[in-house]
Amino acid sequence: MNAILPVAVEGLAVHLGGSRILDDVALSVSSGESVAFLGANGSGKSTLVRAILGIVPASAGSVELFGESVAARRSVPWSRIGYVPQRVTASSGVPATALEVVRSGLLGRGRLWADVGPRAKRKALAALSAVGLEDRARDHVQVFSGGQAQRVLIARALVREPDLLFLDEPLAGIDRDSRRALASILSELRERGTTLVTVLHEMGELEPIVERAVVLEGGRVVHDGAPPPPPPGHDHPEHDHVHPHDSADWQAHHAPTLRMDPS
Ligand SMILES: Nc1ncnc2c1ncn2[C@@H]1O[C@H](COP(=O)(O)OP(=O)(O)OP(=O)(O)O)[C@@H](O)[C@H]1O
Repeated sequence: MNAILPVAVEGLAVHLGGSRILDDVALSVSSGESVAFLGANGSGKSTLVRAILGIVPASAGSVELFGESVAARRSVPWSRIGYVPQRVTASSGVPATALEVVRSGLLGRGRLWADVGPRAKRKALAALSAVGLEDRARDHVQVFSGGQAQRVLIARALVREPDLLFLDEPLAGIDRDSRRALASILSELRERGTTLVTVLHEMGELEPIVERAVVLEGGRVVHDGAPPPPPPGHDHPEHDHVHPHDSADWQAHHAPTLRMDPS
């Protein structure tokens, strides 16, 4: 019997603004895999993630998430899926605390069991703790640094306890400690069996957790397999010697359990 794949894409084409952005993309992601989408600027990585999630329409081909067609949105088990979009501000000018932003991750269409009240708050605080921001829960995200805002968005995805997590350029514009902290979080998620799909320019600090690379060029898949070696003279000495769990200070006292269910 075939196991249900978290992601199955066949013959996918996407046209936007009159241009062909993706062409004949086929790939699948198995349960527990950690896959990176790599490629130059404009090669179509973000569009691929957005098409997989049904945010942009396919002009040909099919996408299934956990065996359900994304075109039939209601059948997809969205509660099992988390998405951290390419860096955006955590709110759009509306004052919101970190706790509120993370709690918003528990809302959603079709979540009849949507968490409300103290239980939701406990879960949101646990997710903030997992990204090292529990003590900033009541601060407005507008005052957060780029790296901290990024962590809030990651907490908003984690609070759903996703089985499948998409992250678009999570390393962009954040400092080395935050990058290492993120590597630690993702490494722990991997150990728990979460399926990870990460859009990256280069693997950097996430190299240890990427087991497979899908490389895009001009909207087509040109490689799907072992991650390419780092470019010459770019041997990332800092993570040759530092295990992600040993890095950033806040990890030491937050070394958190990523279990969000307080019960
Ligand atoms: N809504 C849109 N309308 C028209 N063209 C678009 C749209 N969205 C993306 N594109 C184009 O599609 C191409 C691929 O964009 P995409 O953001 O997927 O690339 P990417 O590989 O993620 O790039 P980057 O690494 O710079 O984020 C680009 O040429 C972009 O300009």
